[in-house]
Amino acid sequence: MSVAKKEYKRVTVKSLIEMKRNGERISMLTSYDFSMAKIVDDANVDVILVGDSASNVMAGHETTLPITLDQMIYHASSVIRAVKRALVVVDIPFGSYQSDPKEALRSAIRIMKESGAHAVKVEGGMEIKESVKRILNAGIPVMGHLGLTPQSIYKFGTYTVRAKEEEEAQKLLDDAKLLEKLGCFAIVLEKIPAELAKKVAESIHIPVIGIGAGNGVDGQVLVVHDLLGITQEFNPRFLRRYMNLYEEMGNAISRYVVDVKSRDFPNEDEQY
Ligand SMILES: Nc1nc(=O)c2c([nH]1)NC[C@@H]1CN(c3ccc(C(=O)N[C@@H](CCC(=O)O)C(=O)O)cc3)CN21
Ligand SMILES: CC(C)C(=O)C(=O)O
Ligand SMILES: [Mg+2]
Repeated sequence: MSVAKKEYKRVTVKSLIEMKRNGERISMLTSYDFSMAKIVDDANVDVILVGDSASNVMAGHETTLPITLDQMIYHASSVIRAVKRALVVVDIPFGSYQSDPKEALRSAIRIMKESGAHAVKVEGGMEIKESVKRILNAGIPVMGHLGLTPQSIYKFGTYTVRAKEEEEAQKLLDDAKLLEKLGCFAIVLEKIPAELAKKVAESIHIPVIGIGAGNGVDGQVLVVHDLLGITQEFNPRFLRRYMNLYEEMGNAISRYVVDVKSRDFPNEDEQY
């Protein structure tokens, strides 16, 4: 008996640029492990980000700064084993690319070689120009990330909206154009005014993926645990919650506890 096999056409950096040209919006979500990545990929999400937000969501740290390159590679290789269709992008963690371009390239190569990921993401513009160049020269696709860049949280002290002033807005636009010129295949814009994000998206030919950047960009990204309502304390205005999984999972687990205590579980069919 033959089982109908689902046909997958893999998402590539080229197909994302084509999607922008055709006006088709790009969907992107995070994943940090095999089981979640399988669900996300099977639901036809175009891009899966192995975000350094794993530092918060998986490890319980307050910021993204503590997560290590080895830990990112562990998450990324778990995700890669589940994915058949999506493009998998991995955040290079804090401290693994800022020192110098050679360190940046070494880190990017380790991610590609040891996890099997398809691309890397780095935070910043002008400041990391030489590192981005190096990584691109090795044939590794790079996604940029501007606006609210969580790896530099201590420079700002808060997670407030970025680039509200004209000077900052101009620098962000210049950085976006620079990243495009260097050869990045896409850029994430985080928590900036919608009007500015739209202007950036219209000024460059590579896709702009927003998080808290309004509806005038080429795609959207969220942390999957936020949209499923697994995280509870994270409540920025840009988040749309589709479920309250924290509550639903809690209810299921409570029922299990009750069944064990009452000796209802396991029953005669659930034993050997
Ligand atoms: N669960 C989770 N989701 C994320 O989107 C995420 C992480 N973790 N960790 C890494 C970064 C940090 N990001 C953040 C963090 C805070 C806000 C934010 O808007 N925080 C406050 C407002 C703070 C302020 O205005 O001073 C909020 O409204 O919740 C946005 C993005 C996005 N990333
Ligand atoms: C929020 C997205 C863009 C990110 O960088 C992450 O999840 O680490
Ligand atoms: Mg990140």
